[in-house]
Amino acid sequence: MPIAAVKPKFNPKLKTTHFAVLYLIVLILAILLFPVAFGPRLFLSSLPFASFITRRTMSSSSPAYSQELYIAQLAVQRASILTKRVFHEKAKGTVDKNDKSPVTIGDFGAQALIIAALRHNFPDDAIVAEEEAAQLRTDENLKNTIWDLVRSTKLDDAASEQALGGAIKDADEMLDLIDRGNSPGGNQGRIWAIDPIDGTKGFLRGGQYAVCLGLMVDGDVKVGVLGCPNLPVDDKAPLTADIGSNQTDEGHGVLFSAVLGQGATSRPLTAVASSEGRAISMRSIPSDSLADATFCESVEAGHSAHGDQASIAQKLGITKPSVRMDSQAKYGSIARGAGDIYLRLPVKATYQEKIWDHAAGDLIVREAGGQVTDIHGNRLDFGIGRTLANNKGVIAAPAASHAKVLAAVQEVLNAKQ
Ligand SMILES: Nc1ncnc2c1ncn2[C@@H]1O[C@H](COP(=O)(O)OS(=O)(=O)O)[C@@H](OP(=O)(O)O)[C@H]1O
Ligand SMILES: [Mg+2]
Ligand SMILES: [Mg+2]
Ligand SMILES: [Mg+2]
Repeated sequence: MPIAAVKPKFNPKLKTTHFAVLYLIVLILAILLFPVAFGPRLFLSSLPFASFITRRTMSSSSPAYSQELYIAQLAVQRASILTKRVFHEKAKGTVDKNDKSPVTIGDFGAQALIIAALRHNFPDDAIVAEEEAAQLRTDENLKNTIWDLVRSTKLDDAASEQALGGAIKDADEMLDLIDRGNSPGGNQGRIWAIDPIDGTKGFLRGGQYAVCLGLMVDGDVKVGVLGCPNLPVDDKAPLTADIGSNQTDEGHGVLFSAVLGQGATSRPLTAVASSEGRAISMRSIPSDSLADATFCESVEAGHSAHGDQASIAQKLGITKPSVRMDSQAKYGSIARGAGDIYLRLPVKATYQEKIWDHAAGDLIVREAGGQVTDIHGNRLDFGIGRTLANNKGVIAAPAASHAKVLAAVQEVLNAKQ
């Protein structure tokens, strides 16, 4: 039979085309079904700029307040860079406030950068911040010095800088941002509390200071972040009084964070955004063996009653001298077990503690296994305005020994009356 007369059973060219079409269909189906099968996070993580996209878009499946924590950590990191630049590069530009306490170009600049980041990410949130721009509006030189710092301070990582909203437009916008921290506070809705430099006197001395940011929702602190540029990175480093050192930056700079119900962490202040923090916890010291405890207090005798605090320590059988350090670095230090107790007994009956001096530290200590109350044993009430008007003094201690510390505080104070 002639070959041409045989009818081929199939056309090989046609078969190749069929396979190609089938292959394409399977490929398209696989791409479409991949996110369903393996979860949207895994799918997005395969794309460029993955970490940025997942953080921005997947908050519904993330732990509560993960986006707020992420932005707060970046904002504190960026503001801390500014404060370090002020310390190393600039005259501090100290001005006296009405209450005679100092404020520097670092305080104003750090506040502007943090508020810019919050306004970009959470435009509807209220903000209570320590500083205001009034003095800068009448002092062109001061304003321009701060603007120069603010516009040139950025995070190294471009995606993180982008997440904070990038640059502020001009010096006038910077002033307006600083004044956005004028909320009266209260117990309704979302309110951020900012202390751009806590322990300004410590900062000026080259000692401890902290960049502090907390988020309150209906008066309850949900997120707390503390940047402590002069504390050792090492959580195990012994607690030493650091009231004006000539230390190098090497091995220093720590970022403490906490979210209500999710524990507390620390990580190097220079760590990249995606790095996980190390879980921290207070030392557990049984209440009957406080002799070995370390207690810390303010450097400034005008901020807490050193004499009363010494009597309390003596009553508790504490043998070591107190460690004096400025700022909320005290809260961070006891939260990671470097110290044990923080006493802040009032010097003047009329002084009202400010919410920005305590919001982040209060949460970080409680999430690390501590308890924080005033001298009457009441929890700090962040929901009544810009001050802790319902409280007097602060006592922070491991939960198991707080009652014993509180009893000693009350004995000493009652004996004075
Ligand atoms: N009279 C009085 N009593 C209690 N607290 C006061 C008082 N005056 C000021 N302040 C606030 O103290 C903040 C400084 O924190 P510390 O006291 O922990 O640091 S220090 O060691 O005393 O420098 C300090 O915070 P910054 O102004 O941010 O440094 C003040 O808000
Ligand atoms: Mg101040
Ligand atoms: Mg302060
Ligand atoms: Mg301050």
